[in-house]
Amino acid sequence: MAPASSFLVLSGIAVIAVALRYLFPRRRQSFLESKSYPPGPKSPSIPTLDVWVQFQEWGREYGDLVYIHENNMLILNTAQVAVDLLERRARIYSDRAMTNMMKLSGSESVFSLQRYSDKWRGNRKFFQQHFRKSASSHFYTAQYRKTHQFLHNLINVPEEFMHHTMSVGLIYAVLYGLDVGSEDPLAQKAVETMHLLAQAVNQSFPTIERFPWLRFMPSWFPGCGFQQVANKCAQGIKEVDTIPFDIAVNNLKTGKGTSLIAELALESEGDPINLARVKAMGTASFLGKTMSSIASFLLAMTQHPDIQSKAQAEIDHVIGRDRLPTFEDRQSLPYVESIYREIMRMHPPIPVDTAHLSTEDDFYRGYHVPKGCQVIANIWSINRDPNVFPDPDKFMPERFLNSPIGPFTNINDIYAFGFGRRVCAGRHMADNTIWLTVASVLATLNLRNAKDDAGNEVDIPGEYTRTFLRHPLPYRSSITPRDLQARELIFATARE
Ligand code: HEM
Repeated sequence: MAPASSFLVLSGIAVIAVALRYLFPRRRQSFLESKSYPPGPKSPSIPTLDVWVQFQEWGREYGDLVYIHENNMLILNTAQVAVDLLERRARIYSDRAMTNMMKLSGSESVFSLQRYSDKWRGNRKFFQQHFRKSASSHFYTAQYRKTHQFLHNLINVPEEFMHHTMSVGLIYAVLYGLDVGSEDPLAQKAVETMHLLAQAVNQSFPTIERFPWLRFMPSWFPGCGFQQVANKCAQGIKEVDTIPFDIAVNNLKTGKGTSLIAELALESEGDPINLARVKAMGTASFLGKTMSSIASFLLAMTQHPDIQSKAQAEIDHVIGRDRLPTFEDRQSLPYVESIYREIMRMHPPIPVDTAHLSTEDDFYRGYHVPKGCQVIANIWSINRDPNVFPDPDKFMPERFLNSPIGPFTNINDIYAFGFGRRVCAGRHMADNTIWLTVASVLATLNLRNAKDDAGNEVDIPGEYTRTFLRHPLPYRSSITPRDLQARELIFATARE
């Protein structure tokens, strides 16, 4: 072919290609991209124990994004992809899945599990008004009181340190003005309901998903085993919502004491929507996440007495020995802050974030993310990304201390609190509670390995529970006041 005619033919092809692309851009794009889901294992079995470790391994094999076709599930293994999707594209990644089992178990009234809807928006806005950063100081009195009580419990009955469920008590003190100990039926009901709810959300009950009419059958009917869990859970949620609420309102009306919930309930009298929002605050946080972080801190300090001593030296230098730390001291204690940050990094209470459901088809990094996909940030591997945290399995507070920007970065950098519009709504309160406990324990107590009868140090396996809420397994530790002065300080502040 002559050069001129071949030029004409090539130009013609180019023009047609451009025209086709111009005329059918969407069809062409979706045709190509719908074919390319992110990579992932084929028909894998998803483990119920340490699922975050399996997700991390898949991340090493397949990359930042791991898609499981059978479950329409996308696992996010680095902060970059979690921020890109859950924060930058929050408009389409903020819904939650609501299965038949969850509905039967009463999940629709649990704010953190609600669909991305006007009801959720109303609850979130209402909750934020009272739990945003600038409102944090409202909780200081309760936080000091509960933290000081916690120190007292630790030296009074040190062998029961695992049971000093301070934060369950704290949330009841903050919200309802109630003093609830770990043996209190209210606290036990909250913990029991939390486990039932976790089963309803995380375990699969395929019969009720496939045959919704089974909910009308008696519980002995084949395939109706789900009913027992669902009924107990729904009843538990109702009780957790209403019993402390009623006591708090009654206390206010009879002049026995006031509380945040009681005051809000009184303001909302005659307004059933607001009243429901007030009640929903109760179940918002009844997962013992704060407690898990505090338990991880106690364990880490027992394992690392050198780090403990270094933090104690900082506290002694900045605060001295004749008072306990206060929130005003926080910015002056960078090493204590680094310990707190390292605990939240290495031991996120929920290593796998609550799934965000996508509400539209999306394309990201050349891959198709289908509508209705459960998008799960694997907080565990995000916090162990060696490119961000070198030597990630080592407990090393210095990584924050020596970072060019130092340890006092934005709370958004604590990935344990989740991402985007569904990020933990109680994080400022949780952050303050954990920090105050960390600083107060370090200021007054020594945590060491326990010794056996022969005087040998008892080994600490450092093991954790392996289901959705990660918590250290029981171990033996020696907890003693640093000296007589610290002991007196603990007794004096616990009496206040
Ligand atoms: C160490 C303590 C805590 C941790 C690690 C934690 C972590 C989380 C995480 C990972 C989520 C899901 C975020 C997402 O979907 O991306 C969440 C949601 C939530 N958390 Fe926390 N949380 C803690 C303490 C608390 C406390 C003390 C409260 C209440 C005072 C609270 C209230 C909530 C609420 C209301 C939601 C649901 C937010 C929504 O769906 O809009 N959390 N939390």
